[in-house]
Amino acid sequence: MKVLKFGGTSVGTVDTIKQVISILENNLAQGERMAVIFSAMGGVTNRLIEIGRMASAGQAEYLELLKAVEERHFATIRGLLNVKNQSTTFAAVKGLFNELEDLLRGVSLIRELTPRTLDLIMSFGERLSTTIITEALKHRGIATEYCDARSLIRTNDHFGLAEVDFEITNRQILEYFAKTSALPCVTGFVASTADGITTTLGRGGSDYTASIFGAALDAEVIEIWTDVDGMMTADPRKVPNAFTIPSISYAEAMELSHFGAKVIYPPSLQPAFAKNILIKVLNTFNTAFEGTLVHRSANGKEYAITGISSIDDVALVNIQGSGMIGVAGISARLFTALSDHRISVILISQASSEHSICFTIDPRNADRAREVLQKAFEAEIAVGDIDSISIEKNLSIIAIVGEGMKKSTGVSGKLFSVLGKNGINVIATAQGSSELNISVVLSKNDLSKALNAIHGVFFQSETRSLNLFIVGVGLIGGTLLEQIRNQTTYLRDEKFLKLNVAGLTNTKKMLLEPDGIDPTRWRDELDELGVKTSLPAFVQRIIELNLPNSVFVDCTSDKDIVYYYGDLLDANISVVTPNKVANSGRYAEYLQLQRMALHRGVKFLYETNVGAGLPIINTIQGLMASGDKFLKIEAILSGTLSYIFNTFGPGVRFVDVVREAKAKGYTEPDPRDDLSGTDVARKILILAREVGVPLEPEDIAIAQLLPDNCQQAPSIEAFFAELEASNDYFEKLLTDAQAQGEVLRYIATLENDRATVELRTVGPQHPFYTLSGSDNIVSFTTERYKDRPLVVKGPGAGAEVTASGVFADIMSISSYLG
Ligand SMILES: NC(=O)C1=CN([C@@H]2O[C@H](COP(=O)(O)OP(=O)(O)OC[C@H]3O[C@@H](n4cnc5c(N)ncnc54)[C@H](O)[C@@H]3O)[C@@H](O)[C@H]2O)C=CC1
Ligand SMILES: N[C@@H](CC=O)C(=O)O
Ligand code: NA
Repeated sequence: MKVLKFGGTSVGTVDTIKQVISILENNLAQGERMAVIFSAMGGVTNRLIEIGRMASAGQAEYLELLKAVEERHFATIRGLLNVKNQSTTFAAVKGLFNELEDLLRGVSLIRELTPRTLDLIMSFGERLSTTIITEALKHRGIATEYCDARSLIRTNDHFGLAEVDFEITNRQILEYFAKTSALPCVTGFVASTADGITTTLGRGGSDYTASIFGAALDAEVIEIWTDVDGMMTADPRKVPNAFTIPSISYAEAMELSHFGAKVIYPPSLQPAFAKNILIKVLNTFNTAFEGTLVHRSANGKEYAITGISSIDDVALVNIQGSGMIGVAGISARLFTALSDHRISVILISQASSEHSICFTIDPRNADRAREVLQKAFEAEIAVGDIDSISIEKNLSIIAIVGEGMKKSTGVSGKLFSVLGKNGINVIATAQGSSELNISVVLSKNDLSKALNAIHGVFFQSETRSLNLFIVGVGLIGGTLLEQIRNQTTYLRDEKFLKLNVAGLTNTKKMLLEPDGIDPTRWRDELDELGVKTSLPAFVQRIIELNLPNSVFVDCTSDKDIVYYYGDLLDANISVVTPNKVANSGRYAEYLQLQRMALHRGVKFLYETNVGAGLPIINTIQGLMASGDKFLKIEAILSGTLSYIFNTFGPGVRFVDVVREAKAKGYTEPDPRDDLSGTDVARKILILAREVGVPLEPEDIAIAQLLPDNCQQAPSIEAFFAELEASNDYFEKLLTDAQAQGEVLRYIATLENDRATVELRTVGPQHPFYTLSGSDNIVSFTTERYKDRPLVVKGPGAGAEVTASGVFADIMSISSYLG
């Protein structure tokens, strides 16, 4: 025996009913003995309530609404049955509507809608839908029988939420089934008293009917057919990565539904659970879906938690005072007062200091709760034992639920850590000793971000997203986007990671797209959908969007953009950048950014500030963290100058080599920054700061490399013209060096807290003699690397190596966020 229940959307239209019929036919073909429970057509119950209220208020327009409901049912008959088969069904349905119209006329005359009458009005919804479907099944040759549950389910007269008399009900159901061999089509939701007065079963009504029938008949399974793929790990409208839970325990389903998951209403399934009957939640519109199994107890689980649920809108009441400490009975009085006024409490938390108790309620009850409590504790407030009753609104609750967290460690650690890393403030928290649920209260503004971030860490094998906001899509930014595009599949399949480009801007246009900009079409999308760039607006929007796992990637050389870093870090958004401006300004600013990132628990990463993708900053930070002391740094830190001195030779013009370096993407956007020594000075300044020497920009002694005419060129083109005019100067530098068997090297040194940058010549013995291409080389002499320095060497400029260094920083944030 199997009991099936089809909800309002499943019987909502002609097409969906046809789908229901085909599901039933498949089952019948397998010889299953069944009972089928139907809800009213989707939306009809609410409409009937509205019509009843209008009638009782004397609003004659209720008749028009009633006509529309009637027409919807007539149209359903026309859509389901051949013309020649329609008349009996029309007659039956018309009969029901006549009855309903008489009833409503009575209501409108006496201007009163009692709960008893409302139950009768509502019962028409199920009676109508079930009548039509029964007829449609009959005309398909299926032996079926309309079964009005009012004749089988016996209740008391608590109208609207009647209580079932199981003894009589079970007996009546068994007697009925003993007599019939046809397929019973049962009206959900409705029942009746001993006097035959119609009642309804309250919230989750038709599920309850299915459960009552299933339990009475000892069914092997109860199938709840709905319009979604079973119960999901989170609300898919809020968490796009949510997926179906294959199996859940009854207790877990209870917890999730308490916190808003509305697929089933577990209390209504209690009779079936008491008899250990399996429940399957299935999708009428996706019959291939295998369903969520709801068991009495949890089976082996893949994940530490089963699902995440939330209540969007709650108010937090906090009552505190020194007079509460050690006084018995305060909480009893508190909750009695609330219950006397029918104010339901959702979550309670009290710290062991007993200095305060806080709890959450529906915000619509907030003002009433304050009045009630002020009255209940009038005496304590008057003498100052209770000093305040505060109410905070615009809050939400998130609950993680799962039997898997019982007696297992690390679940709450993971929850609070992901919230912390995303800068989400937890206002209150509660965990029941059943260890089935941990709830946190947080700002409503953080709800979506928190849900997605929590989902990401607990359901690891699903794809997590890192939201990137990229400013500047020139050489490095553009190459980064290309690398992201090329790695999409690898990251998805191997790392379960999506790098979601949620924002992009160049100097002309900006585009914010939380669902992601296609990295294969970003140029077109930015061009077509972008709006005029405004960096303040862009940053402001990023902060407002409040997406989880957000990373701001600055790929410009903009001098002012650094002012936004502070705001971004302060809003818990990590910053990754190859732009050296922030770290090479005033020391106080550098320090402030470092501190801000640390304080906020987010990352500020800039490995590519020095030596592009070469691991230079990370190496220093590792040595510093482990307590090494830096004695000396000697380095070639300019890819451009390295390339120039590795390429410039007899028969080659200096200016052409500089142009080549620019074309190869080694130079700064303004190559004067490279040749003036500024770029190298900024880099050694950054390294000095990283090793704990708090230098300012003016502390770096730069020995000028260029003749004055080049150094002072007012524009990039003028600069190239001056370089061309000064070829003899550069040739002489070269030939002088060669005459001594040496090569030209632009070397930065940090020693005894002093930093210098100068052009030197070095001979074959010097470790910097053999370099090629755009190589950088950094030699660290430390207490641990004293006799032989630690050397990092390799290409230190260029689009690919720089973008991949930025990429690596982004990946390290992804690992940090977990
Ligand atoms: N090229 C290289 O090998 C390396 C470069 N870097 C750094 O990478 C950064 C980018 O360099 P490239 O890509 O080579 O320069 P680029 O000039 O090709 O790209 C920078 C882009 O940023 C845009 N931009 C500037 N200010 C902007 C603003 N306020 N809003 C929006 N867009 C803006 C520019 O229009 C340009 O398209 C620079 O800070 C550079 O120092 C760091 C290491 C190596
Ligand atoms: N222009 C720079 C690029 C890296 O920072 C260089 O030439 O090294
Ligand atoms: Na680097």
